[in-house]
Amino acid sequence: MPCDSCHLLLLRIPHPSPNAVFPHPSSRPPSPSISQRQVFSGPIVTLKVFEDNVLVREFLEEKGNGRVLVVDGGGSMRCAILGGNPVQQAQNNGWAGIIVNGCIRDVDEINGCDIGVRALGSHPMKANKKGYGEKHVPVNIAGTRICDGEWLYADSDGILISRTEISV
Ligand SMILES: O=C([O-])CC(=O)C(=O)O
Ligand SMILES: [Mg+2]
Repeated sequence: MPCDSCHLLLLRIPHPSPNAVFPHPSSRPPSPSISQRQVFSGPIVTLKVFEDNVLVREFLEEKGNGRVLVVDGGGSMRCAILGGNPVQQAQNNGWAGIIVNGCIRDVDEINGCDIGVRALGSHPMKANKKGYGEKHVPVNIAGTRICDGEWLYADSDGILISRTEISV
């Protein structure tokens, strides 16, 4: 993982067991790896939602072109804003990865997908379907501001955000 760029913001990643549900997520970045792909990177698309996954699904129905969807779900641990169906679709549509500041479900299905997925934990309940949320807005996850169009690099050590593309 690169670490010498002056444009680098660092998300520090603790080492929880996979799929662990943390006591309180607000100060933690999404960290357990919940898919077989550990290493992924790409230009970022941001999305801010709260306990609603309509916009998440809408994005992942688009062609991914190697992008990474960063979903700030407000750290909610009360339902899952990403499930197996959209992850499968994202994989087929060429998304490189999905970061969720919140919970996912269908962990076994997601584990079978070849796309990077990180989340705070898992939850069995599905999210609301009202379609509320904001696309392409700056988000703040675990103290790191992340903007649409920045670049994300994830590997087993953690997640880096860069304002520009960096060579890896
Ligand atoms: O239905 C949902 O909202 C979540 C889900 O399980 C899926 O998309 O696979
Ligand atoms: Mg499902």
